[in-house]
Amino acid sequence: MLSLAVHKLEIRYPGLPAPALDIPALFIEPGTHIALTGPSGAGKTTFINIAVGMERVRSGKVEWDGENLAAMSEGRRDRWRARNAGLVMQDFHLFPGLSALGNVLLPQRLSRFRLPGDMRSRALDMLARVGIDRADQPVETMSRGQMQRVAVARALVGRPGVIIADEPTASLDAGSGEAVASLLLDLARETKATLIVATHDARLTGRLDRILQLENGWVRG
Ligand SMILES: Nc1ncnc2c1ncn2[C@@H]1O[C@H](COP(=O)(O)OP(=O)(O)OP(=O)(O)O)[C@@H](O)[C@H]1O
Repeated sequence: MLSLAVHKLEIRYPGLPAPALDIPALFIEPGTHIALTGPSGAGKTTFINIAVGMERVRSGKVEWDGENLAAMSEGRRDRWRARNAGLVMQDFHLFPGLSALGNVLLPQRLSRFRLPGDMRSRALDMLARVGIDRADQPVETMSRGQMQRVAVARALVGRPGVIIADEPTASLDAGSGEAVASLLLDLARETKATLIVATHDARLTGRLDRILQLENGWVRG
């Protein structure tokens, strides 16, 4: 579990008169479960991209347990992300042509010199945990709810210190959404990960510890 400290963060885009993000100070306690909410265009996706080092910060600090992503090169940020962050993105980012198991193992293969001996069995356990019993099924033949669960298994198999999910229940029916939300919360609690979830889903925000409300790049809560 990791803490996040943000100082004097300002993100501007060409053509946008006000900053897309303007956060003087923000601290997230390690192990907290955070909901990131706000209307369309408020800066949620920008915040997520910045928090996991996918976008460069030119002004301010973004420190996870004292490691400042803003001071790192792109390569170091990529390595930091591979070691520390589990991502569940809105459109899953799964690789067609690979099985569920292949998808769960792929980031582990890419980020390590050699796959730990128990990683395959951990991946199979994690897939069983999220309710995927055909680990060899090609992902492109799966339903959206199943794909979402594979994405959750992939994000969590490396036991990351922080889990970040962008609208993880959007595009799922109520039952599948509820199941994915419960899984994320249970697994984050078990692995003691810090969890940040961008969501409009009131059933999900109600189950998290703290709500960060974004409004025109400003954060409240
Ligand atoms: N690469 C970019 N270039 C220019 N403007 C951008 C860029 N990325 C984001 N923006 C702008 O920054 C603002 C914040 O966008 P962001 O995608 O973070 O909002 P959001 O809260 O995630 O919205 P949504 O809920 O609709 O996904 C918007 O006005 C958007 O148009």
